[in-house]
Amino acid sequence: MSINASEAERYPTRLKRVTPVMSPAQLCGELRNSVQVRETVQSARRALTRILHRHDDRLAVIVGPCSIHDVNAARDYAEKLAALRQAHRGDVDIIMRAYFEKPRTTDGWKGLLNDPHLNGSSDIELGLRLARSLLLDINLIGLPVATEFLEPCATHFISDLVAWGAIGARTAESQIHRQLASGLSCPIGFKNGTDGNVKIAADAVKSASAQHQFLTVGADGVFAGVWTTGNPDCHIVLRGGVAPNYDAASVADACLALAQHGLAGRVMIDASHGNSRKLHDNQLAVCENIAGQLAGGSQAIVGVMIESNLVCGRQDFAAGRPLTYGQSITDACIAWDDTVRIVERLAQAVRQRRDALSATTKGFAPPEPKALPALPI
Ligand SMILES: O=C[C@H](O)[C@H](O)COP(=O)(O)O
Ligand SMILES: C=C(OP(=O)(O)O)C(=O)O
Repeated sequence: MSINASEAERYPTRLKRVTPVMSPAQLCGELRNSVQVRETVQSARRALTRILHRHDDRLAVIVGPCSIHDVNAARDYAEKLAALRQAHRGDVDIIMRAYFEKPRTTDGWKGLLNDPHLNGSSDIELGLRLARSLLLDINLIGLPVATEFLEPCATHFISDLVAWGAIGARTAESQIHRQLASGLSCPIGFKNGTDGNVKIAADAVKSASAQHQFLTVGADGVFAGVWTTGNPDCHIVLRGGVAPNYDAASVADACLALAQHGLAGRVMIDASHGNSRKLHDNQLAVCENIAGQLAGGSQAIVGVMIESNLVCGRQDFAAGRPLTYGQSITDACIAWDDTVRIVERLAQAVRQRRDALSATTKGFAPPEPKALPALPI
């Protein structure tokens, strides 16, 4: 829909085009959640909550493509990952990264949700439909899903299908995203800033744990004032910055930043981004270091994030140029075989941590002995 002359007077800005989009309620009515899907999402949220509060000594592993641009390749990846999840479920809790929105440093492709044709045509309705149906399919095979919540308006279209959410390095300091996290039903990881500032993430965890009232758009597409309960299941994700921050000293610093807010020391470590210096193979060395910390008894590390795809590396895309199936078009990822090796190593490290801690008098211990709060449905 183009803006006509009289509308242009009402839009005294630089808008070029406005396209209506269905409401979240319409899309969720069209692509319905099912009993099996709800069970996958809710049991995964419960398990992650238990891991975060150390009532479960496993490690959360958020693994998958940097971004999804081809839903068929994502389904193939999910089939493999679902089997890996089953194989290691005693030691690690695997959740698939399914990222549909990409925050950019300056500009670039903003993800399947915003531009599913990869050509700037920005068919957002199609993007939302593809994202929601892929999430339904992945959950249906019993594999829970993680995503980044970037555009708050997009949240209602998919959040019922998400077991774990990220607020990225570029938005962790935003009040809007902290408010959003305070009302979401899944655990949320806040990344440290792109420069490595961890206080931003600790402040975000504190802020999102509190109740908020704010103006937003509801699931019916109508503006609303909402009151949230606060989210007790938020944590820091260490993703590196100008320097990596996956080592034991950085984990201790992050726990200190949390303690200054009276929050329990728990972190997830992102092996990619600033921690890999965007060189995908470096994720293996980062994970080896994390495995060493776990085997040594670190209880502060509750999760690991890995960027992985069917094919290693990344590719540029351009009109008319065929794409390699299963390879990232955003950040470089490790290949499937290396993914299997890393997961096996992390699972072994969790067993080593279990053995190391059971040999001590205290063992694996929740930092907060209080009962877990009931999860909202
Ligand atoms: O995870 C992906 C990227 O690191 C993120 O979207 C930023 O990418 P850019 O710096 O290439 O814009
Ligand atoms: C964009 C991402 O990470 P960060 O916010 O840490 O850059 C990501 O995980 O896809």
